[in-house]
Amino acid sequence: MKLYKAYAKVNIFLKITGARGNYHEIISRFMRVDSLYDELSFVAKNRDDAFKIIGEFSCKTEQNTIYKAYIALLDSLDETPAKSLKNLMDKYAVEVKKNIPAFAGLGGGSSDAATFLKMCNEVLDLGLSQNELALIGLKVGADIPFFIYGYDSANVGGIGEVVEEFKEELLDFEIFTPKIEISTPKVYRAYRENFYNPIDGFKVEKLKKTPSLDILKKMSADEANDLFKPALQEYKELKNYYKYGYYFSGSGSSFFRVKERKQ
Ligand SMILES: C[C@](O)(CO)[C@H](O)COP(=O)(O)OP(=O)(O)OC[C@H]1O[C@@H](n2ccc(N)nc2=O)[C@H](O)[C@@H]1O
Ligand SMILES: Nc1ncnc2c1ncn2[C@@H]1O[C@H](COP(=O)(O)OP(=O)(O)OP(=O)(O)O)[C@@H](O)[C@H]1O
Repeated sequence: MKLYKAYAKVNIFLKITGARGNYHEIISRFMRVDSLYDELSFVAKNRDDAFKIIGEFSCKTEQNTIYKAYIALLDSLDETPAKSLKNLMDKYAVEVKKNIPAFAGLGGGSSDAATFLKMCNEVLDLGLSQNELALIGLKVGADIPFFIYGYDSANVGGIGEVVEEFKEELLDFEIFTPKIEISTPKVYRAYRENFYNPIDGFKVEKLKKTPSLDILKKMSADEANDLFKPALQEYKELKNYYKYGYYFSGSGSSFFRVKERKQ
C-alpha cells in the first residue's frame, strides 16, 4: 500500500495578536521540516476489529488525533460516503511509523491527522477541497489546517485556520527535543496570565513579509516566540537545555536552528 509522509513543522516566529474564548489568535510562520516525518499507510486488518491504529503511541486510540480526525470526517459526510469510509476502516488499519517526537512543538499529532484526512479523501475519492478538509481538521486541532495545505512555508493566522503560502526557500533545520512533556494549554494559560501583550497590526504586516532567514537573523528566541517565556516559567528545567542561537518551536519543547540552505 502507498506510504504517505506526515511532515513536522517548526514555528519560525509565533506572536499573539489577541484572544478568542479560551484560544489565542496568533500570527506565525510555519515551515515544513523536510527531514522529519511520520509514515502512514493503510494495511489490511481483520474485519471484526474496531478502528485500528498500528504504531507506537502513548495514548489510547480514542485520544489519538487520527481517530479524532476519523470521527470529524464521518460527521461531515453524507450517508453514502460515510458508509464508504466506515467500510474502508473496517477493512484497513492505519499503520504509523512514528518518527516525530510527541510533546515537541513539531506538530506530530496534527500532521498525522491531516495526512489521514488527505489519505481518505484520495482513496475514497470524496472530492473534498483543501478548504473543506482544513475546516474538518480545525475541529480536531489548531495546527491541522497548515498540514492540509502542505505548503513549505506559510503565514498562519486566526487560531490556525488562516493559512497563506509564503514563497521562500525551504530551510534545513537542526532540531533537538528535551525530554519534557510540555502541555500546550498550560503554556498558553501562563502566557495569558503573566505575559499577555498582543502585538499591533503594523508589526503583524511587517513580520508577514519578512523571509524566515531574516527573522532568525534579527530576532532572539524570546522575541520570535511569545510562548518561550511562559514555557520557561512553567517548566523551569527547560532553561538547562537552551543553547544560544537556537529558537523555540510552538509551545515546545523543541529547539531548532538553521543548518544550511537546501540545495
Ligand atoms: C503552539 C502551536 O502548536 C503553534 O503552532 C499551536 O498554536 C497549538 O496547536 P495545537 O496543539 O494543534 O492546539 P489544539 O490542540 O487545537 O489546542 C490545545 C490547547 O491550546 C490552546 N490554544 C491552541 C491554539 C491557539 N491558537 N490558542 C490556544 O490558546 C488552547 O488552550 C487549546 O485548548
Ligand atoms: N497521532 C499522534 N501522534 C503523537 N501523539 C499523539 C497523537 N495523537 C494523540 N497524541 C497524544 O498527544 C500528545 C502530544 O501530541 P503531539 O505529538 O501532537 O505533540 P505536540 O508537541 O503537543 O504538538 P504541537 O506541535 O501541536 O504542540 C500526547 O499526549 C500523545 O499521546
